[in-house]
Amino acid sequence: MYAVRHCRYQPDEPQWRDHRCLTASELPQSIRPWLLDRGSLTARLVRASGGDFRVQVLEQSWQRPRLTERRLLEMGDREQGIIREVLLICRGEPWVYARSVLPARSLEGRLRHLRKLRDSALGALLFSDPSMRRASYEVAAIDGLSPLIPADQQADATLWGRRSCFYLSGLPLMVSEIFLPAFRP
Ligand SMILES: C=C(O[C@@H]1C=C(C(=O)O)C=C[C@H]1O)C(=O)O
Repeated sequence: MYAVRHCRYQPDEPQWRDHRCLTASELPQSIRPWLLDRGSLTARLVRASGGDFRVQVLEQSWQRPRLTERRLLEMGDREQGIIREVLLICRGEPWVYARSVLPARSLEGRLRHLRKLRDSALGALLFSDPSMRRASYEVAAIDGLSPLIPADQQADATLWGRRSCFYLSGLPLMVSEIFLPAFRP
């Protein structure tokens, strides 16, 4: 892992950079308001799609998160968590691919119910929790043909993504979101 201009990245991952490290010209104006919005993306997509919104769960299973995810969540190299991958479908089109990492140690006590989350939106639970705190965003320009993106969503284009950690009663989890080619707010 390298420290570059106080931002961290790894060769085998997108170059996630703290958004404060990017100049205004580096972040397209069209996507900037969406990438840096501190509110619930779910709620904003519901509004933008006139309520024609649903969560399509692609995968939800216990796995060892990627190295940069473990580092961001301060997880040990052998620690596991629930990896949840979904498509956020608006007006019948996949606008966002989201990957969330819920460390095992965060899924105890009152957050235990997150283990059973199915096609209800994670955001609704996060933003309804009065203890919720959100760290700053890292953003990345991602190759649309990257294997990080589900095969049927890949495209020969540069896609913008963001990720951030949430803390509920101090317990961490992280959410990363990539805006797909069909994204047309
Ligand atoms: C964090 C949020 O939750 C959204 C819903 C997700 C899910 O249901 O898995 C994942 C990422 C988010 O886009 C949000 O609404 O901002």
